[in-house]
Amino acid sequence: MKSSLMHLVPPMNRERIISKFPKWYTPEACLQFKEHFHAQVRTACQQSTGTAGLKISKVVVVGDLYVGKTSLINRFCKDKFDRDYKATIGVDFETERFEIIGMPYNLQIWDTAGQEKFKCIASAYYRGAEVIITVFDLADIQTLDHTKQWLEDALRENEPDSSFIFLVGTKKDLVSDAVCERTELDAIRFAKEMQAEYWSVSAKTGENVKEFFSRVAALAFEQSMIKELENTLGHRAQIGAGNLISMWIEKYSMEVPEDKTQVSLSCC
Ligand SMILES: Nc1nc2c(ncn2[C@@H]2O[C@H](COP(=O)(O)OP(=O)(O)OP(=O)(O)O)[C@@H](O)[C@H]2O)c(=O)[nH]1
Ligand SMILES: [Mg+2]
Repeated sequence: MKSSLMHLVPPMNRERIISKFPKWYTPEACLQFKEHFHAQVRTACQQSTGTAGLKISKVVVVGDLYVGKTSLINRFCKDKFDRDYKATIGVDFETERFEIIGMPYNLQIWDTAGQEKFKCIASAYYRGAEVIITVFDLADIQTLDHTKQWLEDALRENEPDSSFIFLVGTKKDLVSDAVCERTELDAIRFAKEMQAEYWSVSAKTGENVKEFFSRVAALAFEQSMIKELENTLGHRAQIGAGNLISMWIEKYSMEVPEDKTQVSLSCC
């Protein structure tokens, strides 16, 4: 039964297979500078028998109406772009499959309505977001000003420090390089204040769209693996720029010499 069901699962899109940690857009507003998955996460993935259950992270996309939230999601999930505007009513979601360092992983991407009259419906879905993507239109600077309010609303429904935050400028194809660079300076300042990672993209041309979602997936995947290790195991260790996680170092120090363990824990 199990093997016959396996045939019903479509093959993994090669573009969704991530083996190296995807890079940031700009070092000026970037959540993490790491270039590799954390050593313990890699080890845990190599040792996984595949019976641990499918991991899934919730991503919520917010921002003013017409900024291009739906178009961004559709470009990534369906590789489609529609020039006609069809307002999102309430919410919608897409599930996108990945394989990250050998582990199956899903992003559940929630598209919310920017129109004021649908805001109360959409905000009911903000809870439990591992990733919040705040979107503005590079060709309409006012929409950047509103991103802080959108983020505040989304954060209110979530535990403090429980979500990765991204600030995304869309419609890059509509602005000149000079305008884009100027707007990015403002956007990067906003991103720093919001503790967000910044990206400029175009749903029309597809520029940076795959790279952006790969980055989202890798960061969310690694975070969920770290949380899982923290829950199943017990010992405290420090990773990267001050993130405290719990891990059972004894388990790994059986396989890795002690000095190497120290190096791997501080390398990412
Ligand atoms: N040129 C260009 N147009 C875009 C791009 N992204 C979106 N658009 C257009 O902008 C309009 C609004 O896009 P949507 O994706 O529907 O906007 P939205 O943010 O989902 O709007 P709501 O659902 O009302 O919140 C549509 O006409 C799109 O075709 C882009 O990257 N480039
Ligand atoms: Mg929409």
